[in-house]
Amino acid sequence: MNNARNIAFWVVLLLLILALFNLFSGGASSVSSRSLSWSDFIEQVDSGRVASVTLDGERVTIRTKDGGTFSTVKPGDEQITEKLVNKGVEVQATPQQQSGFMSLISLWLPFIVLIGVWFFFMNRMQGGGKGGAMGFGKSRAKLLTEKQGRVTFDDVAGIDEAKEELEEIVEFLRNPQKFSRLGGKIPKGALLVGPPGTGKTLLARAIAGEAGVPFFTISGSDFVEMFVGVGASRVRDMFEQAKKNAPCIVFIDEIDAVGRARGVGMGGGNDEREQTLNQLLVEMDGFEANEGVIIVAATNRKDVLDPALLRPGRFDRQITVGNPDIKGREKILSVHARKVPIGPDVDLRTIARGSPGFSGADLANLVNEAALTAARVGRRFVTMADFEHAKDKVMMGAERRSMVMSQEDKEMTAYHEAGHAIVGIKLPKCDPVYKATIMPRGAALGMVMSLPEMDRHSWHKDQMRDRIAMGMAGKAAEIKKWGEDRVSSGASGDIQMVTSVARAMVMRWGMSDKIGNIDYSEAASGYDGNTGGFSVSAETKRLIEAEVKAIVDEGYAKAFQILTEFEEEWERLAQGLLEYETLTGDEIRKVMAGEKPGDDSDDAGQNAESEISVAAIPRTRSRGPRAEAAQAEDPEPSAP
Ligand SMILES: Nc1ncnc2c1ncn2[C@@H]1O[C@H](COP(=O)(O)OP(=O)(O)OP(=O)(O)O)[C@@H](O)[C@H]1O
Ligand SMILES: [Zn+2]
Repeated sequence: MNNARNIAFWVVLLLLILALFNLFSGGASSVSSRSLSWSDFIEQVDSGRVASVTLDGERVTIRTKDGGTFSTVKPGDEQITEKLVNKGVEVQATPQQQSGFMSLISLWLPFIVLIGVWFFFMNRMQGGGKGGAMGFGKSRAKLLTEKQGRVTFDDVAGIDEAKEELEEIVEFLRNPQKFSRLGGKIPKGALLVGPPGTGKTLLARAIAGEAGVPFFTISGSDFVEMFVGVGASRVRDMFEQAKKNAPCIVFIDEIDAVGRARGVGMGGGNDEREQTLNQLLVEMDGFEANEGVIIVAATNRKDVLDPALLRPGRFDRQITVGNPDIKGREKILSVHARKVPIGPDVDLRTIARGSPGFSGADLANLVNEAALTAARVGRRFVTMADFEHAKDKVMMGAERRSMVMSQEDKEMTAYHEAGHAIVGIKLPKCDPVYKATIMPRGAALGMVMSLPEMDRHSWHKDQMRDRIAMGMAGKAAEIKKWGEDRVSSGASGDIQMVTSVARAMVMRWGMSDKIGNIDYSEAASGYDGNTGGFSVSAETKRLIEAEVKAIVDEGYAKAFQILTEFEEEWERLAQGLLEYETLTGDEIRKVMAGEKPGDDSDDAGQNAESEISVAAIPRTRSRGPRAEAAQAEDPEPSAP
């Protein structure tokens, strides 16, 4: 289609040029004429046989009385015109010109450019040549058919919670009538949130595969076009197409490309993108949930999305797809290992253990690399050594990501987190520990530990003290195990939390005898609107600081003491974390007692903190993986 158009364009252009070239450079010379020497020409003139002469610069065209046409070139003879006139020859002259071709160009260039531009835009508007002559705003949604390979939930491993949540949508697509008859409300849209390569696209395809419905895929960036209005009409078209094929799944990858919050763009916003987004919102409101079209969108930046997209009736179902834990990794490996011949010595569990922080895509890549390595040396199946080799390769590629931890980091995190857990368990006033993990995550829970939350819970002094001790346990553990010099920045989140609790105790809640029941928090923050100019003396400030520090120091000392007293259990727990990465409360107790944890730790709380964790991304990113891992664990014991 496109090609035919292009060829037609060039043919037309070529013909045009040829025609015009002929017209201009043509004239006299195009009439077949014999050439004549100048002296012969003069002789002809003298003998009176010449009827007319046309002068075109140096070219002279002669028409004789008997109808012949000749041409010659004029030497610098200036008197010739006079002579011809005297002889009664009709003399014509054409204006002096550059060569025919040059004149053609200078005359016709603007038109040619115009025509070219017109053709160019016609082509662009075609939208990749899909559908129809004037396919201006045709959506670019691609229909993936069974031929491209049916994907089912069996192909997606290690993200069971996400699968479970999507099960309902599959049910609905299989039998829409059943649901609408019961008046059940089915979400119109589901938003898959998670880091790259965690299988979001795969999951969306699996929904369609499981339900046996068509699957349309489009990328958010396909909507963003240079012409205002094109994106919006593409959205309209996409929904039309989807409705015709209902029940079906429409998958919008990278929805953040269109779905960014409106009015925050540079230079006063982006009209085209906003129009497109508005159209998307309108369309999502416009169709009924029971029409059988489910929009699944994916993003790894939920924080930049326009809040309007997340309102009920649009993408009201949000599913976090995280990086897999050790068991998830083993399952993903086995899914991909099905496709290659695996040698008898390969232990997928060991590989899974050695690849912390790998995403599903990394693991798929790992299996592929291993197979390539084996093929390169001419083996007929893939051995453990091939996997080891491939792992290094993939890891080196993946190292830039904050997700992948070195063995050293992993160990330090294990002892750090085990420290928190032990102290949390041993201190009577701490809430029960229900999970510990050293799984690095793109997002962390740490930010839940804010003061307002504590206010609401109405904590008591002894609880606070124990909480601070538990908070300091991570750093105490690092120091106890590796000494002062090796302590990492991973405790920064803990320190932040501990400081704000201790401050509040002293400055707001009257929990320090030396400071008493005076609220210094507003004065200290420089705000005196309500205290009527009340300010804190330098002496009181010093006192407050000393008190805050004393409370934190006391907590640290308590943590250190508990770690010393229960060193063996702490050690066992740290080793257990290194092996299993994620342990539930019961498992923690088992591991501390030296038993093996049961095998039901499956996916412990993998997606439990979806909401909070996303909100916390911006503040934890800069601290690196260690901090994130530490953070992820911290607040849970206090937030049942
Ligand atoms: N949970 C998983 N189970 C099995 N394979 C997986 C899983 N996650 C990822 N993969 C593999 O990684 C490939 C890439 O995953 P996919 O494109 O679905 O990730 P994504 O989350 O959509 O990534 P992106 O955000 O970069 O688009 C898949 O085709 C699959 O081979
Ligand atoms: Zn910590």
